[in-house]
Amino acid sequence: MKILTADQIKKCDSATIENGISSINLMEKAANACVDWIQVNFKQAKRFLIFCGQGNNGGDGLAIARLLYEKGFDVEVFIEKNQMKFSADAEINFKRLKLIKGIDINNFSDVLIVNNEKSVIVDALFGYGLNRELSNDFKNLIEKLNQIPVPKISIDIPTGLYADKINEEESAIFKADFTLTFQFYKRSFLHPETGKFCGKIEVLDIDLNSKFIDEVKTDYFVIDGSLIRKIYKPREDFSNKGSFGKSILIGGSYGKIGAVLMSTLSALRTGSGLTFTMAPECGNLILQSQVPEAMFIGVGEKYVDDIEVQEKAVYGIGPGLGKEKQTQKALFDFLKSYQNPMILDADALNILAESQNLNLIPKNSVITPHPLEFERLFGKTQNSFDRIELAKEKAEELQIFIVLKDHHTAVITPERKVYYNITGNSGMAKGGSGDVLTGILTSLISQKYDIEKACLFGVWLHGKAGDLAAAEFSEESMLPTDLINKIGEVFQNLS
Ligand SMILES: NC(=O)C1=CN([C@@H]2O[C@H](COP(=O)(O)OP(=O)(O)OC[C@H]3O[C@@H](n4cnc5c(N)ncnc54)[C@H](O)[C@@H]3O)[C@@H](O)[C@H]2O)[C@@H](O)CC1
Ligand SMILES: Nc1ncnc2c1ncn2[C@@H]1O[C@H](COP(=O)(O)OP(=O)(O)O)[C@@H](O)[C@H]1O
Ligand SMILES: [K+]
Repeated sequence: MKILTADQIKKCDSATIENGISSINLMEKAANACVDWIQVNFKQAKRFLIFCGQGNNGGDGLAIARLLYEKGFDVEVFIEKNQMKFSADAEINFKRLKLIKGIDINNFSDVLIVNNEKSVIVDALFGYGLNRELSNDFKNLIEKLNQIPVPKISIDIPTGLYADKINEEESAIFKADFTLTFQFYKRSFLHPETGKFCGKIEVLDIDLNSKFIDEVKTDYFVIDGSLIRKIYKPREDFSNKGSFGKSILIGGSYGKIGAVLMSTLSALRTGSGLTFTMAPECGNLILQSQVPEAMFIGVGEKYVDDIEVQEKAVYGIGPGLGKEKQTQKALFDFLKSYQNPMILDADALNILAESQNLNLIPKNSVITPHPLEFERLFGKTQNSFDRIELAKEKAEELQIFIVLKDHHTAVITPERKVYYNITGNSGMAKGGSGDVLTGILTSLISQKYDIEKACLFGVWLHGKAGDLAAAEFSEESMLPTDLINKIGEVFQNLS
């Protein structure tokens, strides 16, 4: 799914209106989509307190108020009565609303004397039209609303957030439990500093102009199920183990054998035909007994001191590797003699960061840093939006894929495209989850998935398996090894 800027969404709305539907009917459609969702998800609610601005986001709120009232809910509307300069469509909806006797229209300042029991607050103050920080009056209102302990729904965007950039300050942003957004994810939903205000996101389809959406140029995308279904390649019947590639996982050191073990197991569970673990001898017994399907290649006693070059293999290097001098030398010697794309993670990245010898990374390789590893490699940035911009520069300069791990992991391609992943959960915030991803990516690339597609499929699959593990064991209790055991279920659901 494409992600558009506020400007592009406005153009998309206009293209939709030019091609048939009137703007007031489009607003009605948007409002109906919200009300349909609210009816299903807030059956028990008694009363909706709907806060409406003066632009089209407010217009949505006024229409939602009328439609909810018609469905039998109690509704109270809050507006700025002293300064009514509605947009054309909001004005029409305000007039329609005034004809209904049962809806109280209050001033923003009346909010404290409202009976809030069994109420739901709906925020339709500002949407993607926000183009400057809020005035103090709005800041005060939002701070007040944020304190009221009732469920909160934002229409299109939590008020105070921009669609596509970071705020100067976080103090005055509506804190939603649910955001009902139209047609597209907005970039701000996907970054930690801003996304935490959105709650659960529901993307409602309001049939915006598909030709415009197909043709509009953007660098930003969300990885969704339909994209994955196009990428996924079912296994051929007429095949053998040689058909599904050779994955070599390199890592482990005394006390950190589990990391490379989990990568190995993940590579197998993702379908690798032949799987090897290159690790120090101290891991031999553990690996052979825990993962008998994998072959062990001993390289060193307590840490990796050599890396063997093998033909026609895909290497995933780093989990549990450590940074011993000999290990560093082994990595550099290997990178100097081997030029095929590989996956570099964890300590392999930390070693490279310390040497700043990033040009040794073969073209089209995949690196999988978490934000701190990214900073070690490429330097500090002010915020996560700037981090993505720096990642775009570096992916292009080094001609590599950067899988920037986070709550919404981003895959950044050498062509500067950015794909955000929306599967996964905080149960994955445990040591070991990253090692699993390295195994998955190594396995997909060894099975000859195109590298960009492998990255998109890999991060999605990793998160999806994490979601299944959380559903069974809870986010608190699920382990990275539970996630590995759910990879199969994700494939079953795909085929
Ligand atoms: N026909 C359409 O264009 C549709 C628009 N929709 C709704 O319309 C919204 C966008 O509407 P608008 O473009 O009217 O914008 P908003 O309703 O988000 O904002 C209203 C206006 O407020 C002004 N403003 C911006 N920042 C401000 C600030 N800090 N303090 C005071 N005023 C400020 C701007 O001039 C802006 O246009 C979407 O988020 C969505 O909810 C939906 O109804 C779907 C169809
Ligand atoms: N809160 C979260 N929501 C979704 N995914 C998460 C969350 N926390 C961690 N993850 C995922 O778990 C993995 C953690 O990787 P990393 O930090 O390298 O851990 P490790 O120490 O196991 O290598 C990443 O793929 C990341 O996207
Ligand atoms: K809003």
